[in-house]
Amino acid sequence: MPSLGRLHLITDTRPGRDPLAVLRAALPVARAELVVQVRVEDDATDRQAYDLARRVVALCAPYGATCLVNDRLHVALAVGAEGGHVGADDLPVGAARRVLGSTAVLGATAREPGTAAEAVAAGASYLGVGPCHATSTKAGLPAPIGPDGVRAVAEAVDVPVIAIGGVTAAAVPALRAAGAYGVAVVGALSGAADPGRATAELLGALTC
Ligand SMILES: Cc1ncc(COP(=O)(O)OP(=O)(O)O)c(N)n1
Ligand SMILES: Cc1ncsc1CCOP(=O)(O)O
Ligand SMILES: [Mg+2]
Repeated sequence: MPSLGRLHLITDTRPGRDPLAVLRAALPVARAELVVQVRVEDDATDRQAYDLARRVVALCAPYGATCLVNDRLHVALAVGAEGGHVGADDLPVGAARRVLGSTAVLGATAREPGTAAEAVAAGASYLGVGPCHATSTKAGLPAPIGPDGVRAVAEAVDVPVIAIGGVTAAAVPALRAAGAYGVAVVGALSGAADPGRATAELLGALTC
């Protein structure tokens, strides 16, 4: 399995956002360090998810970037994505692994060491850990765990930890020092005036 990219761009499909424009700006900067997670709103149809994921796979390929699909693993399989990401409301990790197969990239959400270790034992190849900081992108989340919460999980597992939730370039050094391998962002790229430049800033913080 190729090594996982450190910068995870999660598509922002809220009204008024243009996830493919953000992706086109990020790809030439981050290239194979970019993992694009296709995440659509809960009320989006499978067809909408499929159409977006198909386009993301095609855009990623020339750059060696990785495409994952959030929640909807049948869409991941249908478009030939490298894998998917599941959380507490999705298929259990073991079931997701059976759906995707042994070589796929499979991310699982975890907030604390016990569930993190269980997810890895069940077949997760990386963990999305957070929310690290306050975010306005997703409602109903528990309190942020901060770098200390990331550290607790990172010390308990031997797979890459991807910190998520309110992540900015300025937040990256503390998350890396806590053991995060990479970060996943929505707003830091989708809301940036210059997403290419914001990608370079995030990447610089991740790889220095
Ligand atoms: C990298 C990463 N980490 C965590 C999540 C959250 O997944 P989940 O808890 O299933 O919530 P939804 O994103 O499905 O609303 C993620 N998507 N990516
Ligand atoms: C999907 C998800 N899960 C935990 S935080 C989050 C959203 C992260 O978005 P942002 O990078 O804008 O805080
Ligand atoms: Mg989910």
